[in-house]
Amino acid sequence: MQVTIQPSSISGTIVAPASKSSMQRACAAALVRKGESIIRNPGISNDDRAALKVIQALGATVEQLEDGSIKITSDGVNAVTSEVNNGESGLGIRMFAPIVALNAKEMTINGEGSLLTRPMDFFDEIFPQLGVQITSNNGKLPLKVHGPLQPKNITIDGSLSSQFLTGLLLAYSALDAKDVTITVNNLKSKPYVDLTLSVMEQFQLKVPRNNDHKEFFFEIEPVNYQSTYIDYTVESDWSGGAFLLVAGAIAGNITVRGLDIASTQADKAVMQALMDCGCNLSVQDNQIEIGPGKLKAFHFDATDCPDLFPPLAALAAYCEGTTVIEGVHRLAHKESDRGLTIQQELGKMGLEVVLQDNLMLIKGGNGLHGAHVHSRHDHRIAMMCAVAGLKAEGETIIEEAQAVSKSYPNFYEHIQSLGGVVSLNNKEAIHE
Ligand SMILES: O=C(O)C1=C[C@@H](OP(=O)(O)O)[C@@H](O)[C@H](O)C1
Ligand SMILES: C=C(OP(=O)(O)O)C(=O)O
Repeated sequence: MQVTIQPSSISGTIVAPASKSSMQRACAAALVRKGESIIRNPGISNDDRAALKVIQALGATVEQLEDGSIKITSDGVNAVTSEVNNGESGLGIRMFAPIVALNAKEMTINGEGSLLTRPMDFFDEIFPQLGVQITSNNGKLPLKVHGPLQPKNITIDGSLSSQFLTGLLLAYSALDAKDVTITVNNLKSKPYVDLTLSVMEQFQLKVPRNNDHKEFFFEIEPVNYQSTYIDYTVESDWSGGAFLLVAGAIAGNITVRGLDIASTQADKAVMQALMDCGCNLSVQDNQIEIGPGKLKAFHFDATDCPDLFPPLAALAAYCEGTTVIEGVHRLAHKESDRGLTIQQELGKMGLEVVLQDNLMLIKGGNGLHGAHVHSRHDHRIAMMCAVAGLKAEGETIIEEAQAVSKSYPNFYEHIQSLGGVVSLNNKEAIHE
């Protein structure tokens, strides 16, 4: 699918989409917890849809309610198939693999697209220590696992991704682990673990004591379920919202609704960069008004919020001077090798991006020109190019633009509703 973006001024109000990080965690929590859960504001992205399929394969029932919410009923993990497919979701596979391994039978865990090339060797090392037999495809998918997983004191490496820890925390909690510690070295993306703990708490699961993101201790006391019924509202998404905010900062005056400033989501840190770059910003209860100002380069550490690189690179392109973003090493194993794909795709639009070890230097303020770019099958690269194209000279054509469906299927419609001149040559490809 091809999308064409014309330079446009945007205005109006938009509600940020549902967070796939919040939605997928809610699905996992509703599965491991026995009883009924109502999920309000459910996400509709491909990653969210994959999570709903996984929990059904693991024994939960999912019912669409008339008011748009979803009811999940679960009796705990009890697989009804021998294979689960996580689509393209990195969080999905890494969070659900330990939950799949709670089953006492052999299960195949698979995925699609870019997920097939992302590293999963963590499980080769960790699962045998927890009593789970595993065969992987040289550290990649598919995985064959044979549980049941037994919670034990364990030390893991958190430097590649926080997602493995998220999965272990949920699996230990499902087993009501007692007097057991998960020790983590060098944890990155820490706020994502805070989000996991926050969702676990809201689902009244057993929540471990967090000792400075280094040790997660499950107490000896058994979990005390207070109710059999959970009512959870999926948070609005700071990661997708960051693209809307950047669009406002460079191409218009808009209001973004729904983003919770008190959220534990990592990507609310975008607010710091927006404050530093000099755009017009006003934060009120549940809504952010944003518009261009005299934009200047900024310095930002994205080590713990790596998904902000693409929107911040688009922002930095229009900021006078050299912006420095730290944390490039975190980008190598996302849907694309994102440091490189940011450099290459924005390079086609005339931007100089230098990768210097762990730093990204963006030489902004000279204007961009429209170009023929490619999503590289990475949703955040597609959204980055679209937002950058709103202020470029001439039109920007994005190939394989349907990649946005992974996290934000309505992205182009939302930009259109703000007055962005966007044409889609095959709209159906997005909602397939
Ligand atoms: O837990 C999550 O919801 C996520 C964690 C982050 O991954 P890493 O922990 O691998 O950095 C982030 O990049 C990803 O988009 C979503
Ligand atoms: C890397 C991402 O997601 P995941 O790791 O869950 O596939 C992302 O959404 O940018």
